[in-house]
Amino acid sequence: MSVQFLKKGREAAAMAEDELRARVAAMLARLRAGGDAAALDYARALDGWDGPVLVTEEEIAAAAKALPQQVKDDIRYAHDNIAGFARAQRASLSETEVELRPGLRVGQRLIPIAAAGAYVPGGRYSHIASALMTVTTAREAGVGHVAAASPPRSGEGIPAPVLYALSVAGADRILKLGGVQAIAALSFGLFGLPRADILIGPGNAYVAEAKRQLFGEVGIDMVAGPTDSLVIADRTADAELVAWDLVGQAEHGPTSPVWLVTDDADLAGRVAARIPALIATLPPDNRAAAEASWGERGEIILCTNRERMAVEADRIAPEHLHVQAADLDWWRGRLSAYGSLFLGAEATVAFGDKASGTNHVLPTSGAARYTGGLSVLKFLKTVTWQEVSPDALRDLAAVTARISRYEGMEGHARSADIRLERFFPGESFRLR
Ligand SMILES: NC(=O)c1ccc[n+]([C@@H]2O[C@H](COP(=O)([O-])OP(=O)(O)OC[C@H]3O[C@@H](n4cnc5c(N)ncnc54)[C@H](O)[C@@H]3O)[C@@H](O)[C@H]2O)c1
Ligand SMILES: [Zn+2]
Repeated sequence: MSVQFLKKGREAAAMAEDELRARVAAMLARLRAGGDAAALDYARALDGWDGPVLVTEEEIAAAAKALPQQVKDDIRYAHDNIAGFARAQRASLSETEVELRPGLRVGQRLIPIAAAGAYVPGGRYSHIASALMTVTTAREAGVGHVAAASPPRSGEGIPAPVLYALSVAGADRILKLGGVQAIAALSFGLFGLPRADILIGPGNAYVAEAKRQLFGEVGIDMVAGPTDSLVIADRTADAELVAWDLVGQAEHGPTSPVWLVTDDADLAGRVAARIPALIATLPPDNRAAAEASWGERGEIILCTNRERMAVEADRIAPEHLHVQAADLDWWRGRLSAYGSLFLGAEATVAFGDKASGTNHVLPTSGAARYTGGLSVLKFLKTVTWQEVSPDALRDLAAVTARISRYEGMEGHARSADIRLERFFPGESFRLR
């Protein structure tokens, strides 16, 4: 019976996936053909938004005026940390050049992408942090034009804290648009925007699918799945802190896994016993999300020693990894698959989510096996160049001509031959 049920569940999921793909493809086609007018139609139909789409200077000023000073100071604090870290990352990267052989110089340049489009999700929460993480990082990388889009709330527009965060981060243009129409506006260059060369930022299934379908035509940061978190704790850990850290990240919802990896059965028992009581103290919606996450995706993994714990963590490759154990230096050196690492009982994943400066756009669903998260690197093209002086030409052209002929590529060989004729007239070379 359970197998039957599972199979039905999978079929339903596959059907929903097909429907989502088809719906987003149809919307993108209509938006590509219909431009601004089609985007306005979708804004009206899906978000009940009938007003202008481009945010004005006056609206930004009004948002700043309406917000309490504490809110603005807090947004500044988070922004300055994110900008400070991104700037240090940028400074750690350098261009390079090397003379591989006399007269053969090759190099690498770091060129910022010309235009980026950041999506800031709407919905139940006001995603201040997402606004900062995407736009600030693009700015610090040196991206020429940074546009942002976020869904308008009916009758209100973009929430004031999000608007303020986008302006502090330095967005050049802000669109009151959500979902597929926002992604289309950014990548097709609707409403007078330059076409984005890269799309960044989280969003719901429609947003993620639109980015996925446009990938190739435009760059994207990543295909993000539900957020996930893993806590490593040994007998030195504080069960109450560990329990809150698991509950806090379970709040993301029923599809978000949380794991506790420990070598202390007693600690595992105390954490497991404490979690339901903590969840019960949350507001109703958050409680429902955390209950579903912990109930369906919560896992405690008991290991025999710290090396086994590290192996488990590397196997899972979580988005967020928090170590509450002795000898933090050992852990930092040993762990190798995670999006962002939080070391010690004083740290917590929420710090990185909101304000400590590292990026919160991170690899999910095990993608930390092969990539890190959003950083200035995503906005920098590592491009190469070369210059060849006559000293290098004799060997380089002859080798190139011969390799081209081994491969059967006569045209390539001739473009090398002609250089030897031009720059060394009258000399003979072995070219095949
Ligand atoms: N991973 C992260 O870092 C992170 C951070 C914050 C938020 N998120 C994600 O952002 C998402 C927020 O979701 P949301 O939906 O509240 O906001 P959203 O901004 O992602 O999507 C809202 C838009 O969806 C579109 N939409 C809604 N129903 C539609 C339909 N039937 N057909 C076509 N388009 C439709 C509308 O245009 C609307 O503007 C969540 O999935 C959350 O997990 C992720
Ligand atoms: Zn979180």
